[in-house]
Amino acid sequence: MTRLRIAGGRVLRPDATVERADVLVDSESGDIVAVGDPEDVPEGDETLDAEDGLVMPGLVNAHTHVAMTLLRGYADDKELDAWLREDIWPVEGELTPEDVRAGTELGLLEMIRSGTTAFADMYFHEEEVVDAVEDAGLRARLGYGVVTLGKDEDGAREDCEQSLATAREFDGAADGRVETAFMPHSLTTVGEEYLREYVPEAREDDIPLHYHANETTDEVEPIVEGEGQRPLEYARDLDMTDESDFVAHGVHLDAAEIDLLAETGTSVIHCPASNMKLASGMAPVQDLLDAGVTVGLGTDGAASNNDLDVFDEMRDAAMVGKLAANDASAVPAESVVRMATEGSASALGFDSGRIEEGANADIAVVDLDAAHLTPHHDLVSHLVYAARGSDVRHTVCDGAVLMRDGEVLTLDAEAVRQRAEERAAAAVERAE
Ligand SMILES: N[C@@H](CCSC[C@H]1O[C@@H](n2cnc3c(=O)[nH]cnc32)[C@H](O)[C@@H]1O)C(=O)O
Ligand SMILES: [Zn+2]
Repeated sequence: MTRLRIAGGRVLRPDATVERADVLVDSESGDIVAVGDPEDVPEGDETLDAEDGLVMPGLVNAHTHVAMTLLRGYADDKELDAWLREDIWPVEGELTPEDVRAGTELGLLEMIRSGTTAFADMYFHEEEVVDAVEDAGLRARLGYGVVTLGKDEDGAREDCEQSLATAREFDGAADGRVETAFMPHSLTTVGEEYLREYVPEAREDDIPLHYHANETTDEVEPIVEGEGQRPLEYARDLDMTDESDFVAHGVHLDAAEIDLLAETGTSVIHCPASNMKLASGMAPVQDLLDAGVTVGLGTDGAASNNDLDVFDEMRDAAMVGKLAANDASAVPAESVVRMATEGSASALGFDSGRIEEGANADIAVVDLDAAHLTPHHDLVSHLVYAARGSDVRHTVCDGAVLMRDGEVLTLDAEAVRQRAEERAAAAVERAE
């Protein structure tokens, strides 16, 4: 058994307290086996230096489209519908499997560098994402995004079948680090007849669902008018609000929908930067938390953010949460850290997001030895309001070191960046 000892640091515990402790990780099982006073923690075969650092759960980016890193900065300053139709979808139509691989690797590099150890991805050519995740060492829940809008019946069915096939084929890949979901893009871009037909198939195989919901008013209105129901009531009637399901955004929700989410155990992934950038609106995050809804945090794709840094996302969540509630005490730092760790992990069904014996050894060590993190009154406050992804010193996932002292070990950073640059330019040229 190979044991990794994360030594000399302060540790963020599940109750949001910080204590001086060492952490022992079993690199084979991928679990945390001990957390405690350095004298009580057994020796490791290998040591990771956490002195002047905060050992925290790896961040979990619970909603993204990883390969959209290729479209970072390609089209900005537009609202969702026009942005997707006029700019994003035409280029995405040109993306080859090799492009998706290159964009995914760029995204994984960025995630590892900024202390993210797990994520959920909705995209296409998902087999490339599976391979990239396997090699880079992260944990992920992956799925093929279905859009039936604008397709004929054969095309629409093919898309649904593809999503189910992807979910079935790759569940448990990468030594169990990859799990999957059936991913209809949204309640307006996938036709009701297809949801009625294919959701039961996913249920039969215990495949969870992930989709965009209640993101913009433009998306809510047609459902209210067409169905005479709020979008999540419509989703519930379609059996799309199971405890294992998680929806992205949840910006425009009424009180009954918030109750419905709490009662069914459906999780919401809050994406504050994307919601602000696309002017989608302000999600009622404090209301969701008060109702007992599981809330996770996501960056959404890099083209609407424009990075995959979950530290940025935490700050945005706290800021916009207060604005939305018109209350400076709403969405406090501790709630935000929980959202980005345990909340996201539990939405994705991973036993991660806690530095605790028995949990997955998915860990980030943040360097506290920095001007912008001085003094150390409250380290939970620092994680949300002052720290950045570039402060991360080490990243560990499933007991394996993915980044040591700022050097990513599982990807060739230079080659990844160069490939992404070339492939992004060529894809845009083809589309134009
Ligand atoms: N199979 C589909 C692809 C769906 S993947 C998921 C899609 O979500 C899109 N997307 C990215 N961000 C958002 C968002 O904020 N709301 C809705 N869709 C988004 C993204 O561009 C991607 O096309 C097809 O062939 O068109
Ligand atoms: Zn999205």
